[in-house]
Amino acid sequence: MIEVTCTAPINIAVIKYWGKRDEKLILPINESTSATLDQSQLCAKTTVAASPDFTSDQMWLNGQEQSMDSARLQNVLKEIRRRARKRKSDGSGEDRVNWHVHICSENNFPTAAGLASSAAGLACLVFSLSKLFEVEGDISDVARQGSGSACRSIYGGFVEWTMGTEVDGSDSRALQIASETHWPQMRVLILVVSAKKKHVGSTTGMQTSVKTSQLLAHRAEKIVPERMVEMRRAIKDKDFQTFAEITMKDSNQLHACCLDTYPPVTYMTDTSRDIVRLVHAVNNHYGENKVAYTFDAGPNACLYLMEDMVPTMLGLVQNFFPPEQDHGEAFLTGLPSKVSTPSQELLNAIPLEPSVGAVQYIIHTKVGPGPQVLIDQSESLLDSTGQPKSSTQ
Ligand SMILES: Nc1ncnc2c1ncn2[C@@H]1O[C@H](COP(=O)(O)OP(=O)(O)OP(=O)(O)O)[C@@H](O)[C@H]1O
Ligand SMILES: C[C@@](O)(CCOP(=O)(O)OP(=O)(O)O)CC(=O)O
Repeated sequence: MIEVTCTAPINIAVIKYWGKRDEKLILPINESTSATLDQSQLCAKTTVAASPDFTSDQMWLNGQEQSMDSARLQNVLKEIRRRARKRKSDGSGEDRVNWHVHICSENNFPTAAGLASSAAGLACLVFSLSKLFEVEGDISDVARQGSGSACRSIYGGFVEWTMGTEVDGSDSRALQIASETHWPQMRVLILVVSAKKKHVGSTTGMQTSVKTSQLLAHRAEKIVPERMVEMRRAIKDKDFQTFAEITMKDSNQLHACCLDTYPPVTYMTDTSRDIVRLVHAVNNHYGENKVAYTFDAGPNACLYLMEDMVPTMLGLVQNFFPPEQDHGEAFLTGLPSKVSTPSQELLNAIPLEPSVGAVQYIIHTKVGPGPQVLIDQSESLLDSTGQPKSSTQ
């Protein structure tokens, strides 16, 4: 049996991907930009093994066996095996490529809750398979075929997903525009409003949007191309004013397109909208952008801000969205930070009433590197026979 264990990060887009021009190859209607987040707080971990003794391909996610029937999974496996065979055209180790695989994965955060688990999960799977079968070169186009946003999780730091023009999708890839060390003051607060599975998944939501929203067509054609250029410059120059403005406007536009979808798709809740008001009131109070919000296909807020603003924002979140009295788990997780008590002047500037329990918990994290191989054999999720070490089935 050969095996490898890897971890991969989530990424949160600041210019959003919403809509495909090719459903099978997962080719987007517009380019997008994201930051990859540190794996100490949020990551997928996957062990892949291959053996001549395995009788079928099998997969376990968070301890439960999953069907391997998904077309996306099959496409990813097929493409990695094709590349491995091509590389081993001298015949060395070619038989291994034909062995069945066992895949075991777990996320250290809620799956399918709008926290980009599919991005981390599929990036981790493709990265692990590429290591197992010694596939070299860029694999972001393979990850893209697992889940669009997964292609951006193949790289650390700030990443763009290029649309490409080829019909086979070969030039629709992710590309790092700045490494994780480029903007060291950048911090991220994820305000978990709900960790429940969402009603309409991204895949279905964006399909309906492409079919029905004229606003989305206009966004893809006219607005995103300009924003991509501006955003690239803002990141390179560490210009937080522009970075924050584009991030917030782009999130708002994604959700406007969702509302323009027929029938409409809504992901943001009253709490999400209260967070938007809080952020604008803070920025207004300081007379400049101190913090930026962005929302994916769910109610959870992701806030980008500089390190020196973290204690203030944590204090404000605790003030306006305090945890329930009997809140068992830690309200603040991830990187440690001071929490400042907001001044009365700042509190007076915010037009909100406290809403107990509206935010379940906060994850404090930062921009981080791409997928990693774990050398320590004890990290493996599979036992020596290729079965999950812990499983509920
Ligand atoms: N570690 C993993 N390994 C393999 N597949 C995974 C993993 N984690 C999640 N997935 C796949 O992704 C699916 C969840 O994707 P979904 O898009 O519904 O949620 P999400 O990624 O949390 O949200 P969003 O993409 O909108 O931010 C799971 O049902 C599973 O198929
Ligand atoms: C709102 C988003 O998070 C949408 C993510 O969509 P997915 O990558 O989950 O969709 P599929 O390609 O169908 O798997 C925006 C983004 O991450 O850019």
